[in-house]
Amino acid sequence: MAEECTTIDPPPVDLGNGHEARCLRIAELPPWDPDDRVVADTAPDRVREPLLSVSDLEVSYGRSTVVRDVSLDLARSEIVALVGESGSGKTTISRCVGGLHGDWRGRISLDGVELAPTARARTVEQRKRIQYVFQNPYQSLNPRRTIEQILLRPLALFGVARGRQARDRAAALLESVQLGPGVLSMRAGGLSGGERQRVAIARALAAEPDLLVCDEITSALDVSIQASIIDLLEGIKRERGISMLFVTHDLALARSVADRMLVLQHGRLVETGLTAQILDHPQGPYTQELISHTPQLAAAFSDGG
Ligand SMILES: Nc1ncnc2c1ncn2[C@@H]1O[C@H](COP(=O)(O)OP(=O)(O)OP(=O)(O)O)[C@@H](O)[C@H]1O
Repeated sequence: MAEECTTIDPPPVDLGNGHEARCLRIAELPPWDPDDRVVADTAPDRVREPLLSVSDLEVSYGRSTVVRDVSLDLARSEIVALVGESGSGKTTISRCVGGLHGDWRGRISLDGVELAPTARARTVEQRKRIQYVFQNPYQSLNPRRTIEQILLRPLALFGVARGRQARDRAAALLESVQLGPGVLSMRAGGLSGGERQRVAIARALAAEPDLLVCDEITSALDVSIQASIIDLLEGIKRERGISMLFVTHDLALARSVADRMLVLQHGRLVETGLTAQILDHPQGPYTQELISHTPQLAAAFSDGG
């Protein structure tokens, strides 16, 4: 579960690694009404022959239902941002797609083939095709393992390469995330946050996936590092044609990476469409409220943008 915020404009959360995460929780809005849902006609919700298709997803923790009625498609080579305030259900949806949370109802399919709820119950090929990059690289990488060990594991597990070939492949993966071969022998614990997140991305790419699920992958990093990670993702999409489900509460970030955007409020999709269309012409009050909390976007919007 991501850091929880319970107040309006909450203080930053200490991630315990010298960095802080900021969450956004906006003021109370009226209850969701299905008629309020806005689908921009510039981009249909459902695409023909989607890579990933989620239908009628519903997730509860105990008696509390936190995701309802969520349906979405993701095309090949498409980056779709899932945005919404803290607690709106972004991480929960992404964990269901990644098979990290198995207690859900609905249907998730990859290339039309229905997936089992948990990664463990999915085939190796299905696991290989969906890779997850976590928010906090200080937690997602074992600090005692060398980077070579970290990268060789998925290469072997998913049958991508072995032996000498695998070591060459590990060096090439590091190069693709702009880290030199000298990093291979270092332990994850000796790397900076930005370097660790590059290694985490390289580990995900080692599986040669079709879909990367990126859960707030820059929010534990310094602002100066965030831009370089985003450049990296754009390069990956361009060169490898990998699709991404990009979870973020940062609309400015969504604008710079995503083709399409899905806006989540209290576990329901309330506005969907092309990113630029939504950010320049938000229709729903919730999206307008979210934008007004993003200074880089709010100025353009209030100017009539
Ligand atoms: N393991 C859990 N047990 C109980 N409740 C949970 C659990 N994980 C998430 N929740 C609750 O589900 C709701 C959605 O949480 P989720 O982390 O998916 O939201 P989010 O939009 O990703 O938030 P954030 O931006 O803070 O990461 C929240 O109310 C959260 O408190």
